[in-house]
Amino acid sequence: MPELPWIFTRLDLRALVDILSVALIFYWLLWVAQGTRAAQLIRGLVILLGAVIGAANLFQLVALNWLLSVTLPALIVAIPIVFQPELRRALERLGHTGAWLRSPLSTSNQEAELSHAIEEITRASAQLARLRYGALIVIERETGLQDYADRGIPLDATLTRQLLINVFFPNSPLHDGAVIVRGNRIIAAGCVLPLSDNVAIESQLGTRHRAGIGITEESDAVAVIVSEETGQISVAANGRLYRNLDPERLRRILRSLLRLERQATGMRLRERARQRPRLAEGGQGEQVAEDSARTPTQVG
Ligand SMILES: Nc1ncnc2c1ncn2[C@@H]1O[C@H](COP(=O)(O)OP(=O)(O)OP(=O)(O)O)[C@@H](O)[C@H]1O
Repeated sequence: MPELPWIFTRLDLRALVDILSVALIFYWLLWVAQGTRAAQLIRGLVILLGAVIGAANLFQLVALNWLLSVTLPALIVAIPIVFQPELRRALERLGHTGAWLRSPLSTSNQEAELSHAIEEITRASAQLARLRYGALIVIERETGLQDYADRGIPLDATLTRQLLINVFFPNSPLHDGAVIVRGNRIIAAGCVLPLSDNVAIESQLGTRHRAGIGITEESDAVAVIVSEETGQISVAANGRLYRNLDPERLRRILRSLLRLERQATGMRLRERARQRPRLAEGGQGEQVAEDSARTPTQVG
């Protein structure tokens, strides 16, 4: 029998767990970075380092090797600074234990509120798009957006589509800036958001879209953007833009991004399981419609 390469002779369970952990960390980091500014930076960094390290070793370039040995430690310090928003988002996602700790009652209340908010935002966006009123609606999730709300005009009003349309009515005192939604309430309007400096964003997209993407780079919020110029509806989440949505797709994307689709499907399945014995007794079968929890496709 041929002898195994030496590396396999040292492979035990502990080494496998070790390799798997490192692979999972890299997979998670790349997943978080995917489609964001960080992905381009990582690609650029890998190409640059690959070329420089390759050239230095291949041609035994002493000065380049010295430069590498001096700059690499500095690069390790620089990485958390350069990737600060992505790392913060990744750690925040990791720390979102709130959903597991909430009581079922408060969860179902929040779900009802969120469902109502999605419906109102969808209908308002459709109408705003028809009227060609520009709009920027930010839905707060786990990351608090109070800082941004404090810099806007406080409202604390029940979220209704009529109010949203009123806010974004051209030349109204509140139409400039973003509306921030928490649960089923509009907490503030006229909020100034951070602009994304992602170079991959199409140049014809202006500051409204950049602000919508920017806030989702800084937090786990979801932003709905209605273009004044084209009447197109877009959604930004995790630094990505999903463009040219019709109301039905907007509703689905929001439900999917805000995790309602999966919860709703889960609730329907649980309900179905509870009903099954009764249905079997009656000899009647009932089909429970299940929406597919499609992940939105990235367009921008
Ligand atoms: N930092 C910001 N935070 C919140 N809203 C902003 C910010 N910057 C700009 N806006 C909003 O965007 C509007 C300007 O939009 P602009 O035309 O530059 O962007 P756009 O992405 O091309 O949108 P549209 O397609 O609607 O024209 C401003 O009037 C303001 O309401």
